Amino acid sequence: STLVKAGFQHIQVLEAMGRPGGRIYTTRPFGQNVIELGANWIHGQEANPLFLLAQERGLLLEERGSASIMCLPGSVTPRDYFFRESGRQLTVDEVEQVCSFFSGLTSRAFGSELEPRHSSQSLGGYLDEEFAQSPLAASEDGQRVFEWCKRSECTDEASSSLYEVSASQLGHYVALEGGFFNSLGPGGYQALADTLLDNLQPGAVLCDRPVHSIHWGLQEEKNHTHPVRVLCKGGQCFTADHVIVTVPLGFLKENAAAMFEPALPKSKADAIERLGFGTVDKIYLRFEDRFWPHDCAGIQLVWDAGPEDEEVYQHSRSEGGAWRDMWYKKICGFDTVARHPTVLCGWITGREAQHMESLEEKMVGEVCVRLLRSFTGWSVPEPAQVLMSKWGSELFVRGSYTYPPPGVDAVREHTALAAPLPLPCEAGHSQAKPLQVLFAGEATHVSFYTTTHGAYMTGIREAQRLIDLYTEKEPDSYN
Ligand SMILES: Cc1cc2nc3c(=O)[nH]c(=O)nc-3n(C[C@H](O)[C@H](O)[C@H](O)COP(=O)(O)OP(=O)(O)OC[C@H]3O[C@@H](n4cnc5c(N)ncnc54)[C@H](O)[C@@H]3O)c2cc1C
Repeated sequence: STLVKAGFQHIQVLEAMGRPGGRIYTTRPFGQNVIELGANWIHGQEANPLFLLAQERGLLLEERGSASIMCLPGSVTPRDYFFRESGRQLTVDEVEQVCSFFSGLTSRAFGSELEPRHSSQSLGGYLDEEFAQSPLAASEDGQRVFEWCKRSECTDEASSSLYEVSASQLGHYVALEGGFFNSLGPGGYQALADTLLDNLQPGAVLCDRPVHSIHWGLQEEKNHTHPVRVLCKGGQCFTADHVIVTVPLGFLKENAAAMFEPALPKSKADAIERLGFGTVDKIYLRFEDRFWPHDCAGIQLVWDAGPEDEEVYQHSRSEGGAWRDMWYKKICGFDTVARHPTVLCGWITGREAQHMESLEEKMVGEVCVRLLRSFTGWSVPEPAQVLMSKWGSELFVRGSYTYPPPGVDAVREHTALAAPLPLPCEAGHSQAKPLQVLFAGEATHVSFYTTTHGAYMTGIREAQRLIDLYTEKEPDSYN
């Protein structure tokens, strides 16, 4: 859209799936109201271009300020029901104290306020160390709720465990101010994605066109009029002056080595390997009738020994595949869903989520009902419908979003991933045409990775690089 507005012509979008949107995936399996299998909220309002776009196009829910459309950082509300494995419900006070303590600790990590001794620690390690010094750690309930908080935080980090996320590198992520999670109206997230296609020529987006390989650095003297050739799986071939690659980091991890000819430079291949890309899945359960109390916003599962207890986590790493039998322990809980009064949404992350994807939906539904019954003691009926996302097995994504593992210099790696080809040092040696292959997508943003607005801004960043090239404008920094 930015390129079209700047007068660029002959733009072709090649999308592997049968629909445009990628990790924005709005569906209507339970009637006319939308269910989001991918992105759900716009994170923050201040200086968030997607929030502004949604506002401009009238796509936000109208009841601004309503709790159903917006939630605040670290918000576990008094309307969340927390149950221990024994079936005992925890008091709001008990849960609140631990959750706000936890939220204070993560805020210090995200605010780059950690002490130097935490710099090489995992987020899990840092949190454990700090929590051990708190009086809240003296109570069994406190410890168990703290484990739940870590498990829940894995959904923000898309990681198998917080022991696999760097504590200090989170400080490079920037959370935008304003309503934290803003919801979209009846068209869901897809309506917002569609506005981005508005300016394109009919036929500019070709779906079901998986790109097989990208050949760059083609030389003019060998009769190549364009420096890049893109081959699709079906055999279709496109030549181009410039290609912007926006495939997810998960796809690159699996395919980059065979996808580029010549191969990607080492700095980029290293970035693909070093940055983390984990899975977050949702499990939607639709019931004929609501069985939970009217004021209940979510049913949270507090295990006696959950997968984010350090001992359980360390043991699961050494015991081989036994964690698979306990995959359901990674489900944080089941939240109620806006505009669906009889639907619950469960959240699960990491390798356990990937394992769940291999199971039948019916079986996953049965396990969820068993959990709900045993934790709450309520009479829980069988669900009428079960629907789960499968981001880990989705061939063209292979996960949900990016995170920084311990020991990784996240800024360096995001920057290396974003660098266009040929790299300046290579371009200097040969007479290669500049900006042949450019890279966008959430994983290429230094401070807004994981988000839709991050992905959007990287698209504009790369379009601007091309615009600057043809207007011979001195490039700004492209962050
Ligand atoms: C469960 C879940 C919940 C989320 N919740 C939120 C949220 O609430 N708020 C938020 O801001 N973000 C959220 N996100 C993250 C957000 O969805 C992503 O960061 C963002 O959509 C990524 O956009 P992208 O353009 O980088 O990648 P994608 O949207 O993944 O687009 C990449 C595209 O490349 C295509 N592709 C891959 N390989 C090929 C190939 N070989 N040839 C052609 N095309 C190919 C893919 O099919 C895909 O359409 C969530 C993500 C998930 C999975």
